[in-house]
Amino acid sequence: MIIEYIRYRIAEPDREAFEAAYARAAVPLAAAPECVDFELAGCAEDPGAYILRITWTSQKAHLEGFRGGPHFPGFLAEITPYVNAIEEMRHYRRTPVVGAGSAVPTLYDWAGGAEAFDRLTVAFYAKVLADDVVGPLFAGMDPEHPAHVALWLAEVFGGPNRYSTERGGYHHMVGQHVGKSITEPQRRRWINLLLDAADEVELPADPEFRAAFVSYVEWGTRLALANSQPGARPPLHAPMPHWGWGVAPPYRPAS
Ligand code: HEM
Repeated sequence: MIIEYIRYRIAEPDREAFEAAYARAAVPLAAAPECVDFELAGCAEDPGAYILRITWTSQKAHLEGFRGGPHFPGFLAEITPYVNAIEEMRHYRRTPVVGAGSAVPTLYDWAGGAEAFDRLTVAFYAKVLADDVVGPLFAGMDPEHPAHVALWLAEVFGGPNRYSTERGGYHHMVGQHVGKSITEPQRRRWINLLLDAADEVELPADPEFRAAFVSYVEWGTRLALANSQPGARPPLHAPMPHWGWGVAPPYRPAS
């Protein structure tokens, strides 16, 4: 991927029309398969300064694919009046320095931290052990199992990396499912019991949290089932999954 920055200087009377032109140009830009994402920002301290950032799949994809493709004419038609206002138009390579801030809480924090995941797994495995469909799979369960799975879930949802440092991480977890021959009814029951436990211990019930939570559980249980089948050879070394809010970050009414 490559990032193109285009800096503009727009005189005061033209700014409204400039932003409106880019709102229209955004339509063909968004339709271009060479474009990953884009953002036009106006300078708060210097209102005439604008920066357009476009992430392209590659420099070649931009210069040859997009410029030679069907979406370019419509894009160009909107922005042509502002070409003379360009102060810089260059491609920048990415560096490893990238990250997200903490303005949005992790699912771990939103759930209530380590104590919430402990409460959840204690309630959950009590139900599991008493259940006729999944119970037999856990007949020889280590009494520390709920605490271990709590560490796993906490780490996946953005908490401390204790499962990785204290329990062997992904490698250990995946080995626990190998050969278990989990069936689809057992997978579905596992989910149902976990969601019952989430209600029982009063994990946050807001739609955004529960949607993200269920999304992980749906993903993870499908992998667990596949990895547990006879002859399955899951990768034994893979990165720890990290789950976030997805497309629906937490709803926080404006104060
Ligand atoms: C999101 C889905 C799942 C996650 C995150 C998960 C997590 C884990 C973890 C972390 C362990 C190892 C715990 C340790 O370090 O001691 C484990 C073990 C195990 N899991 Fe899962 N699991 C999932 C789905 C399932 C499903 C669907 C089943 C069966 C219906 C299942 C059955 C088992 C069993 C039987 C063990 C071994 C328990 C023991 O004997 O101590 N898991 N799981």
